[in-house]
Amino acid sequence: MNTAMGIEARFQCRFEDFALDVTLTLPGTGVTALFGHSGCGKTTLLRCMAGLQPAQGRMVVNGECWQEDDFSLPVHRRPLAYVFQDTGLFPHLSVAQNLHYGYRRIASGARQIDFDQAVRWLGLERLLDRMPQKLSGGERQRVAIARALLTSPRLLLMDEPLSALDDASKQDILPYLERLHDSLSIPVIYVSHATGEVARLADHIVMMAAGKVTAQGPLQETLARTDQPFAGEDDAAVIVKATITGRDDRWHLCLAEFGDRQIWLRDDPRLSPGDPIRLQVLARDVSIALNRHRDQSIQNLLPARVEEIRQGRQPGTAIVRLVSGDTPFLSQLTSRAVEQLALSPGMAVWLQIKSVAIVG
Ligand SMILES: Nc1ncnc2c1ncn2[C@@H]1O[C@H](COP(=O)(O)OP(=O)(O)OP(=O)(O)O)[C@@H](O)[C@H]1O
Repeated sequence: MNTAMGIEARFQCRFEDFALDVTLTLPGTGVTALFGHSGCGKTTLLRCMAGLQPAQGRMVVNGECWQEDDFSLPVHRRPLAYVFQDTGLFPHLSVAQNLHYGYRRIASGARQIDFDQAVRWLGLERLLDRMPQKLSGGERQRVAIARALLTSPRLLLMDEPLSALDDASKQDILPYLERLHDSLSIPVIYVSHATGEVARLADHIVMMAAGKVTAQGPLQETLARTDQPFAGEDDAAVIVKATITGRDDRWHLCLAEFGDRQIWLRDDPRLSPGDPIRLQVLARDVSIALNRHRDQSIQNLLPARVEEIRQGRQPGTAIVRLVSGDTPFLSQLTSRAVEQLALSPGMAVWLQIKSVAIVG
């Protein structure tokens, strides 16, 4: 990757019971999800990037060096914004005043996002005169994100920005984050352990465990790797990028196409033909058949080829990677099923997909 157009981050730091040792090369635009279990070091890594956590290493963002050898830009000189669970707004200032607070400090020639644009992106038009204590949790977080953007950062760090919100508020705010994803030209690093959020927002993913990177790369490809620890977990899933192509009103279903494959989904009135969507297919919802049985209830049967079979994390389990057209899938099976079907790499099979979630 051309470092002028990406992020290079290498950090080492140590606490009493924990050591972080990571090397990352990330794209210079789009959303990178930092994903991993609680305590694996995601926040520590963001703090290193922000210069809040002293660490040995190097940090270069789209050609600008923030840290190298003995040189380290202090926190307040790093042009980044940091949004976390509870990014406190100033309680005595209205929404508009909160937004102006950071905006005013940026010279007008250096502003990359203008006030009205941020207000529009985060849907704050009708909230500008309100005081923070009269906002819902989701609204407060939208204001916090707009305020962060108005400082014209060159990197946006988001540490579980939705984790303090209830499910309904999360669902309300996600479309705004998606819109940001489509409009922002700066890179965003988004920490989450919610697979749905990652599936919906990220282009790129970094998986971490015990202070180390276990896998990194484009989202779709990386999630479908059998050698990353997540593949063996209960919520392991792949992402399929598809387009809505039709609808069956009688059965309340809609049809999505990816490559030359088609898949039926539960109808959603917000979808129209031509809409691009992201589907999340859990590995535990994918089973394998040798023949195309029509006498079973699963609607989605796709021809596929077995690519790889690995032992799962639990004894007696296996993870199978398959490809249908060009799209990879994972299937979690019992080792017994693998043996009974005599599965082996290269074999032509049928994928049975029990359920699919639309995540974006
Ligand atoms: N200042 C500190 N001093 C000592 N140990 C620390 C310090 N900060 C973090 N740790 C430890 O480092 C490890 C990584 O913490 P970190 O907060 O980075 O994890 P995380 O992946 O962000 O977790 P979560 O998802 O729960 O927020 C944890 O074991 C934590 O207890």
